[in-house]
Amino acid sequence: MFVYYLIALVVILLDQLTKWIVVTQMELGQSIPVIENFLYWTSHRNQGAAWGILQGQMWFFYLITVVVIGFVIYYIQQYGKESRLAGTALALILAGAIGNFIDRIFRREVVDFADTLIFGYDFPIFNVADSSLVVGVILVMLATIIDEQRKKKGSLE
Ligand SMILES: CCC[C@@H]1OC(=O)[C@@H](C)C[C@H](C)CCCCC(=O)CCC[C@@H](CC)/C=C/C=C(\COC)CC[C@@H](O)[C@@H](O)C[C@H](O)CNC1=O
Repeated sequence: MFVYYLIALVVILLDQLTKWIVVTQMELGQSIPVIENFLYWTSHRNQGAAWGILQGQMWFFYLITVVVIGFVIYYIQQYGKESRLAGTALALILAGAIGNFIDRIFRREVVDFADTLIFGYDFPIFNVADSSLVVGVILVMLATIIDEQRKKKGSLE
């Protein structure tokens, strides 16, 4: 069980380290090509959620984030033992939520830097915490599907 909180801690440290580098080593708006026409490291800030929705609604974000963290910890305790995939997925969501929560509390905005052109030209700039959230959500869906299949197979046997 403890291993999931360790995973979350490592992702949070990576998230905060990358954000610290962006804040201390780059000017706002500065963009460094990592892979030309594909991936740029751009210093960006967002006072909202994905796609900049709900700009400045910090109390709403605090509320949602605390609820997300509460649910995730509850489900890690519930399913962490029986499913490593579910536990890891939940740990990634926990890390992402906490990573952006730290920014929202101390900076009152979220630091973003991952600027890609693969998803079409207007894909918003994101950060390690967002990626961890998105991967975690996808893995939770995967773990649920696998669990359903296992239950179905079990009931047929
Ligand atoms: C990823 C959730 C966003 C993250 O939610 C959080 O913090 C959680 C813990 C708290 C939110 C207040 C609640 C979730 C709102 C739901 C939401 O937003 C719909 C998400 C759809 C998702 C499909 C799964 C798309 C993905 C998009 C992006 C991520 O691409 C990898 C672009 C990220 C850029 O707009 C970047 O500027 C965002 C900035 O970093 C602040 N980040 C947040 O608000």
